Amino acid sequence: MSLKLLLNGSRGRMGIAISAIAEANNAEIVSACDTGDDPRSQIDACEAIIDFSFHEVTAGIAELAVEKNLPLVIGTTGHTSEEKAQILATVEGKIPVVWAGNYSVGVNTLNYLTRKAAAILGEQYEPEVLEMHHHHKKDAPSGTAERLIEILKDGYQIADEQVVHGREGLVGARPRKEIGVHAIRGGDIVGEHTVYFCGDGERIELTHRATDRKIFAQGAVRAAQWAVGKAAGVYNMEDVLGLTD
Ligand SMILES: NC(=O)C1=CN([C@@H]2O[C@H](COP(=O)(O)OP(=O)(O)OC[C@H]3O[C@@H](n4cnc5c(N)ncnc54)[C@H](OP(=O)(O)O)[C@@H]3O)[C@@H](O)[C@H]2O)C=CC1
Ligand SMILES: O=C(O)C1=N[C@H](C(=O)O)C[C@H](O)C1
Repeated sequence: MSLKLLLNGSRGRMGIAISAIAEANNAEIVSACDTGDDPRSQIDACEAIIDFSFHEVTAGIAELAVEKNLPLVIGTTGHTSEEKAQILATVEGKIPVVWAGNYSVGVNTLNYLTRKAAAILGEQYEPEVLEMHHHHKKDAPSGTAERLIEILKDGYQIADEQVVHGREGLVGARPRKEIGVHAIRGGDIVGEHTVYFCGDGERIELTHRATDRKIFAQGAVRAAQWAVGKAAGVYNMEDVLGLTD
């Protein structure tokens, strides 16, 4: 049976990618919404909501999902901490939500490998994160990089103020407890992420390169199908893929 979806952000790069793969992935876009559209107009015919739009928009979509008791997949990135808190307060304990900065199987495997590598390598190997995206991208660091930073902070017991975004000027020697984060923007790069573990005499680099947005689209539809019938809660794509150990 095909899953009936409300797709918010349907004319954007991700919306178009989701529409292209929907039918082959047992999903149907019943309601396609963009700026100015009323997401309520066909909501009663939908079984789940997928949001790939803009950070300011997600909180309202989350309210609608709760009101209609529908599972929600959040793909949008770039939320402020206030927006994140507002979305969480709206959905927690009410509906199943999958919320991930990256829905590809590859990046979620990178997340898993990063957690394992940090545990094996320990503090002798200094972590840095590099992300590269197309020139249209509005937020930095990427949602994917934010998740990688979370995993590294957890693994290395690093605090928020020890995460350094870019370096410039006389910054001094690198403290052992630090995560450097770097964002490149240009051209049509779909999305690339590298986690570096820099040691003394060797360096490990874990890289994911996206070459087609269908990987995010397929993952988001898979997440929506997974969320149907799940208990209320906020899940990520690692939960969907069973990569949580
Ligand atoms: N989690 C993941 O795996 C991935 C996440 N992303 C994230 O998804 C988001 C969208 O990316 P992308 O498709 O490239 O961006 P685009 O700019 O191409 O598309 C954004 C879409 O959102 C719509 N939109 C903007 N404001 C509203 C609004 N108020 N109500 C309804 N729709 C609105 C736009 O409509 P209009 O043009 O009419 O304004 C447009 O269709 C970004 O945050 C990006 O970082 C991207 C790829 C993968
Ligand atoms: O905006 C994009 O394009 C992408 N955004 C996501 C992110 O912020 O990590 C995922 C992917 O890298 C593409």
